[in-house]
Amino acid sequence: MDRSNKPSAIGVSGSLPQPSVSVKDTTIEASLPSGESVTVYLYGATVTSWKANGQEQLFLSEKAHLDGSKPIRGGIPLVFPVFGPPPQNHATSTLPQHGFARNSTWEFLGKSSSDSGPSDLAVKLDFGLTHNMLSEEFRKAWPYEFGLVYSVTLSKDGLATSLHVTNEGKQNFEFQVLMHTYLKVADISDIRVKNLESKTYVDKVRNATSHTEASNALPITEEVDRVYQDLNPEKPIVVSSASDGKPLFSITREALTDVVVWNPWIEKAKGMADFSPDDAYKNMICVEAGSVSAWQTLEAGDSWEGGQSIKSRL
Ligand SMILES: O=P(O)(O)OC[C@H]1O[C@@H](O)[C@H](O)[C@@H](O)[C@@H]1O
Repeated sequence: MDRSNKPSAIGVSGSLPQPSVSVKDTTIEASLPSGESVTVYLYGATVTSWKANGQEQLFLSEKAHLDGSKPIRGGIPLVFPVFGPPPQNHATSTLPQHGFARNSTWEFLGKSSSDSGPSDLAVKLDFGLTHNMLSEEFRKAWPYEFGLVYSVTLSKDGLATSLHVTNEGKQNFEFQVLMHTYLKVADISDIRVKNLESKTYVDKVRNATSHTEASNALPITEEVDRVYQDLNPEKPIVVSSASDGKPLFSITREALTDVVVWNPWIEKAKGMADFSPDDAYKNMICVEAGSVSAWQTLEAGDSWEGGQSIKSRL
């Protein structure tokens, strides 16, 4: 029977263009119809490229190892369950620097997209890592039953990364976490890092001594390796241009109250075999959102979630 008020079929031309996701052997790439894109290696679930406003936003060393033989130098390596060299007499003591997440192969769990309108079209890629996916060496070094789900969300607005940690075992465990983001900049001498003023930081270049940040617009003029603590995650860390005062990046966080600011400068850059070219320290600044100045304790069955959201060239 014909309905007099039958709705007309929605033509193909009326549907919104959708994000595209391509799953390859070692990488997942996603892009939005508006041109933004992201590439994630299964090795480390490392984001190696984020393009927005027609430009690459992340620094990736020309000599970064992309074959799973070494953590990737650039992009966003994920640090878990320990930041830096592990302390002695701790459950993480025999793990490598920055833990095992960045040097383990993750599983792609799938994509989801929200399409409530062309302006807030977003695509989310989920990656998983569990105890039984680790190498034997890492399983022995950190014998806890855990589940990690790392989500990378690309929108027109920016890039968000978040980590969900679950304790699937019977024992409590402690962890630290950090999103080691290498931001690409045209000229480090033009960069200022804002919203760190009056915050306490541990200066790893000065024997891990504690200081209070005096600058409201921190220039980078030498090796910098600082752990800023107790920040309000909602207050963005802004990387701006000194010449015109314009913000280049703005980073807000959830449940991540520490921020590491790192630039290896001349000698350290030369000393890293996978850092290239030697003077590329001029084209990067790491602003790393994390929870690293203390340990998060996760009781059996519990879970924790934290993340960052980066906007570029606001
Ligand atoms: O060379 P890696 O292990 O990738 O670490 C790079 C840097 O990572 C930073 O997060 C640390 O604060 C630095 O001390 C460290 O040098």
